[in-house]
Amino acid sequence: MMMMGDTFGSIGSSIASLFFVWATIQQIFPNHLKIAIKEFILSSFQQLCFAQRVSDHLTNLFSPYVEINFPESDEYRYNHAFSAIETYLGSKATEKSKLLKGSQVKESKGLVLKRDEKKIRDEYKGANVWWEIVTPTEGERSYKLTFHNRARSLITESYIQYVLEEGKSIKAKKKQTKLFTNNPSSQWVFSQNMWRFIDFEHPASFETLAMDPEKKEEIMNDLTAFRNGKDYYKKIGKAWKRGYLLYGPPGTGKSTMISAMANFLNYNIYDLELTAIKNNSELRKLLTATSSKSIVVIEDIDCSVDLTGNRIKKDRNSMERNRGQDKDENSVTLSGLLNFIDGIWSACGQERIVVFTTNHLEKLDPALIRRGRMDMHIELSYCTYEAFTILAKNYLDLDDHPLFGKIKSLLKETEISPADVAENLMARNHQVDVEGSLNNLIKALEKKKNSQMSKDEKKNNKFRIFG
Ligand SMILES: Nc1ncnc2c1ncn2[C@@H]1O[C@H](COP(=O)(O)OP(=O)(O)OP(=O)(O)O)[C@@H](O)[C@H]1O
Ligand SMILES: [Mg+2]
Repeated sequence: MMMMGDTFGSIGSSIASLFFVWATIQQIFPNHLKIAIKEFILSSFQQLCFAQRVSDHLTNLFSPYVEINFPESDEYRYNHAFSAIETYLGSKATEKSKLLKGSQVKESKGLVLKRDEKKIRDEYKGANVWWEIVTPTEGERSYKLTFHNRARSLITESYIQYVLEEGKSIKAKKKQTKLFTNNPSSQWVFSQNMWRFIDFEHPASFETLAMDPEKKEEIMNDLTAFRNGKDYYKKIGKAWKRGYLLYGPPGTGKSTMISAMANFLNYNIYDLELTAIKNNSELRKLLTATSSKSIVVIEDIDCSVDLTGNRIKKDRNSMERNRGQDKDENSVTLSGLLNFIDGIWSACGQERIVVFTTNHLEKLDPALIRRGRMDMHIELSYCTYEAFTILAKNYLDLDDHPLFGKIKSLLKETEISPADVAENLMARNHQVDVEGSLNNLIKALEKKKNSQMSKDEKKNNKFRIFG
């Protein structure tokens, strides 16, 4: 490197001297001598350039350093290695760097600090490497990696792979998750415009989700195992997908759990509105257009036309025969959905989760929810005391209170959804009033208990009359 710098320096000073000599010659010598001298200078210059090329060649030949370039695009296609390197270098020790650049690309996001240096040194298993961003005035940018020849195999066989994987994983963590909703097919333009999306900014997390802590832990472990399961799924020869069925009464946290899942995994959500889909072929197109690392959600599947209920019971025999074939061309059918989960789904997508929610588990066709299709059935139940303590912590920042005992015994006898509990604990006009909120909850619980008791009494009387 030093050698190259010296050579360029000497060429610069040689050219300057040549110009000085030429100016002197112009003034002193007659024309024919000037021409002879000019030819002599030109031929010397050509020789010098040739010498320079030879010198460069020799420098490269004997330099102990190796260079690799990563251009921004390769034959008109974006080079993903470039962006992975950019992310990796951007994250490299911002705290150590003294030259930083601050930007806020979105008002809702914090200030982002990035290194603002052209050359960055990195170290890998004892070997030093230098990264440099090359930005020519014309043409594309590239990252230049320089390292000593003795570390050649370490860098080419392991370091570069490490940088690319790190870059991709940092990017995935920082990714802004999106919430997609399907457009009616009248708005589709060829294969475009099938989904519209907004940034997904729901604050739900497993931490704030009120449910049995052991169950919560089990779900989180299951999701983590799924996310890290690439090799496992490959080994067992199964598509990398997982199905969750969330069931329970209204207001028990099914939709909230989907948001918590998306935030936990950093996956996009595709909220599939089945009623806006005309037939199985549209369903197929929509699903093949979803990306990996995503959660496809069908809410209230029991209310989705043609999938459940009496019609299915009526048609079950013919359905058994026709499963796998899309007989009905004018509606979304159970067979279409099963095909998607088992067939097309497996072929077109990797790292995807499908979530169905329902208030009425008993209404669903067993074929839809059998294990293997819906791998985990999760019940979201009425509020238990454990769930209440999580809500009390979320809403009132409270770990314990003398009124907790009374609430505990009322919760044992009353069916109340976490949504109703949360409503009572919510601060009025942003003023937290612990006693007031807990008393409101007690009143609501007592009211519910009484109405449930009178309902039970009415039922018993009916049985007595008809019994
Ligand atoms: N388990 C829970 N933990 C924390 N908050 C909850 C829980 N369940 C309900 N909530 C609160 O109640 C609101 C409604 O809950 P959510 O929409 O998740 O219920 P759901 O089970 O999807 O109901 P539905 O069956 O009507 O769709 C949420 O915005 C949340 O604030
Ligand atoms: Mg819901």
